[in-house]
Amino acid sequence: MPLDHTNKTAPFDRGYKKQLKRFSKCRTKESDPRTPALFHPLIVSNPFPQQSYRFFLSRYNFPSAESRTCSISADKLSHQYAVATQVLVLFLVFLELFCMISFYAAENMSETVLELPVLDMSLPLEADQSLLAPVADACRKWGFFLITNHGVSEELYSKVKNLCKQLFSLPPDTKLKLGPFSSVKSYTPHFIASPFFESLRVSGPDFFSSAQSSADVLFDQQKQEFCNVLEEYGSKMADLSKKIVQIMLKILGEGSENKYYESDFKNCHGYLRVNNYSPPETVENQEVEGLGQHTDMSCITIVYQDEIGGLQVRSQSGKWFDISPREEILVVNIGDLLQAWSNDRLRSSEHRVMLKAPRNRLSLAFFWCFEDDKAVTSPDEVVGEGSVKLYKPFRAVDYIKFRESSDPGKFEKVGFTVKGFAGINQLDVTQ
Ligand SMILES: O=C(O)CCC(=O)C(=O)O
Ligand SMILES: [Fe+2]
Repeated sequence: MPLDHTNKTAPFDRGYKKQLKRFSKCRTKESDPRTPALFHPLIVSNPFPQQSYRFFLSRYNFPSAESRTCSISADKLSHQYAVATQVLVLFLVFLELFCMISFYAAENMSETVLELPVLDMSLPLEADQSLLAPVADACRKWGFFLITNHGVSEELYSKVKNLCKQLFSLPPDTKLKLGPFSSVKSYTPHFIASPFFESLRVSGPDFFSSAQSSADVLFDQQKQEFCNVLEEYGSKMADLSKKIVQIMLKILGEGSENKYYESDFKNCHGYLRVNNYSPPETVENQEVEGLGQHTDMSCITIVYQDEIGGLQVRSQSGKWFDISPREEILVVNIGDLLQAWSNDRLRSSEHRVMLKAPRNRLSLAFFWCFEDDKAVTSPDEVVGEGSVKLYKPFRAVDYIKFRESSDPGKFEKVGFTVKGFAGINQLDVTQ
């Protein structure tokens, strides 16, 4: 139906032409208060009814054809605007679709790699607290962050890696002399944690003698070098761990490092696990799990992964993200004991290792733990006013036993977490 207020016989007027020009210029920006007509639900949901043009015209101060005499046909005019609006609406719909598709594609491609903050370990502990803000966020959200300037030289890494390569290339029978049925028990063979995973444990505080008890069984030569190198690496990791724990305490509250380090963390001890992953050839067609989903039982863990990569962390919503290897950078993650001690203010998140290439992968995981007898309980001040304690007090060693009592190596067993062990069921408390 044509607009009902036009005078089709009136002569064309110059002022009117100007108004038209103004009208056509003023429809570009969303911020322009006049523009929303294009986005107006009335037009978008019902784009072409005549009433909309009336609204459209009045909104742009288009003089009413009743009050102006003009020769232009309002019918024609409304038809032109109908077509223009139709084209614009279609264009906007396509633009939106295009944006949605590219956003979705970009999200799915980039979402698998996680960018974590990097903490410079050469900074003094007293450094500005604001420098810790990104690390604090990452500890709450991911339970993972990265460190640089950690004081371990490339030279030491290349020595450790060479010795470990030699160790894992020994015949299975030799390595099994240190296996679960031996007296030393430092070697975990294939098919315990996964068919593609084996590891050797070297425990502190005397890393030299722990390395020696394995080296005596494994090597004829190089015993001394093996013990020296692993002792050096173990002590460097222990020093780093002490500093990282102090930083974690600082994150929980300025001054907490002075308040709680001596009382709760000074007897912590560490052990190193050298992990070797040997993927099957079929890995080229389909990636395989090198180490299943698990949380660490430690307070903190420091991980070196070689250039192959494959370490992944699980988000709170259950999505897996890659933590890519970077030169001279180590990965730090919060373990279950610190999660419980901090009353969940620091997160111990599930992680795993996925093998994607047919190449051996080597990693060094250093676990820093409470002493066995430590009663793990979160101080009131750390829990914070207005929050409730989420864990019953427990002995560190009892949690370790609880985890080890699961089928050997079943890291992924659901429910075998510190929450399952000592978590207070808040429903029970409130009932
Ligand atoms: O191999 C890695 O990168 C991580 C190993 C790990 O998570 C562990 O040993 O607990
Ligand atoms: Fe782990």
